[in-house]
Amino acid sequence: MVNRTVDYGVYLVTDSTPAVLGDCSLTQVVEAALRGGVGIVQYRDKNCSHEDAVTTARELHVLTKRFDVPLLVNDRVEVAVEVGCEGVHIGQDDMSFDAARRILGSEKIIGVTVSCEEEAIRACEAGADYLGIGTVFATQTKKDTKSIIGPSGVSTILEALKESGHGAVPTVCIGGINNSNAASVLAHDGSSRKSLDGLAVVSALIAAPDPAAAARQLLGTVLTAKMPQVVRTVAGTTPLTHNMTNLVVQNFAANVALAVGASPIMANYAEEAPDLAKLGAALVINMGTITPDGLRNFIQALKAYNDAGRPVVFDPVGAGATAVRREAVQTLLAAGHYAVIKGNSSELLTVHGGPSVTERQRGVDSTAVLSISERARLARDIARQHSCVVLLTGPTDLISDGRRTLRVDNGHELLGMVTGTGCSLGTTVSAMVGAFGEDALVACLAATVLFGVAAEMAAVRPEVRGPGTFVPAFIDELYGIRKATTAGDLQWLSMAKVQVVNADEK
Ligand SMILES: Cc1ncc(COP(=O)(O)OP(=O)(O)O)c(N)n1
Ligand SMILES: Cc1ncsc1CCOP(=O)(O)O
Repeated sequence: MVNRTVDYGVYLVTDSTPAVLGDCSLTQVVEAALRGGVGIVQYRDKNCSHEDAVTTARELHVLTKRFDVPLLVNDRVEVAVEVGCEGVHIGQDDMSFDAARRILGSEKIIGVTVSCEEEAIRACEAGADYLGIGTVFATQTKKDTKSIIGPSGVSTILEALKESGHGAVPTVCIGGINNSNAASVLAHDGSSRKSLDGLAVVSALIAAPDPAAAARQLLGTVLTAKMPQVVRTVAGTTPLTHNMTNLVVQNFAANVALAVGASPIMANYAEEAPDLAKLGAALVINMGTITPDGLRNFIQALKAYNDAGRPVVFDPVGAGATAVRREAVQTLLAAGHYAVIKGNSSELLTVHGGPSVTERQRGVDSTAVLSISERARLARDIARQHSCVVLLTGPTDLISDGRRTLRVDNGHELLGMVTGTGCSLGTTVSAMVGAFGEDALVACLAATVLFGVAAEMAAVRPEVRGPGTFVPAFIDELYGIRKATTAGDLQWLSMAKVQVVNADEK
């Protein structure tokens, strides 16, 4: 079993036949799909010689390594060995799992096709790294499919995996999936059934007129579908959120944490950090009311959480406003690693460094005027610079892990009229990242959309007449969404406005 984090969200399986690829270049199409956010690629060619397969796989491997994405080879274990790529995908009629594992060793990824419960459980028991469940819908791309299982067949297999204790094995489904049916394949009744980790597609990307745009759209659908899982995980595990935060927001942030199902502790004394990290907490470092003593405590706590491998959210409130804050930001960035850095444009311009930062920042409010594309690039660049997820807040929120960049257009202007909403979003992010460590980008997305949708719902309540009446309504809506989600009601999800963006676009 491999020990690497793989993003199975959008899984590209290649096809070099003219019927699917047309007269395009395979490497160019795969590169475009990678730019669109594909997280794993499988080279699948049923017809070419061993030599040609090795040549093409080598070309694809150069590309996938550039994007830090694994490349697998379909069926041909010997090609994978020669190329030294990250693994193989095998079907029920291909080389046995045990033989493939013996040849490849324990570090390589081996995925297995399954079309019924028995095959799925057997593959997990053998040690499959992930399962390709299908065929979901009849498809022109593969004509020799044994069974078309439909979304209900997928559900049956997922249920069986959970029941048999294999709920942690990643799963994708395959067969006839495209942008028009992806959401319905991923949607389920909201029960605690195991969720799919992603969708594997051939023609939806290889034959797309714009593979990058098609990949972005598919990724947006996959990420949106994962949000309820995050909300449910928080509700089901009550993660501890340790807040070293400012004087203004402590009570409000604690109430927001409780509303989303987390357990808040507001503790600014760093000696407590090792114990809290050991208890599985996530830490928020919020610079809102910075003092020399506070800074020392932040650094000590950051180290304790880094040592324990627990996530830290950095909220550099008012980062560029004063020389003291600018220096504190640099000190804190150099002191350790953050899972998430969250801030408005002005704050994140300071985090990023660069010219005229000070002129852009007044108090703790965002005064930086950047276009959406500039903000997307800023978030993406900081994410790469600090190997973290960046949440850049504003009327449109931007979220990036350096590879995938999203915009969220939920929220309401009343959020900006209440002090502490931004800081309590940081608290919520910490709860979500603490509970759903497998993908901090998805955790951040869930927190941001949850906030935005709850605000939209609260703002239209009849009793809400302004910021004062908005606050209790907002907390009630956060609580209501959590309760509805755990009960299987996902209506709020239809209000989510999430799009994957091209951060390279000028
Ligand atoms: C991710 C993924 N899932 C299933 C398959 C199908 O594999 P297989 O059953 O071996 O059929 P062929 O691809 O060999 O025609 C897959 N390739 N990828
Ligand atoms: C390889 C494979 N295995 C089951 S269906 C399939 C082909 C899927 O192709 P498409 O995504 O174009 O339907």
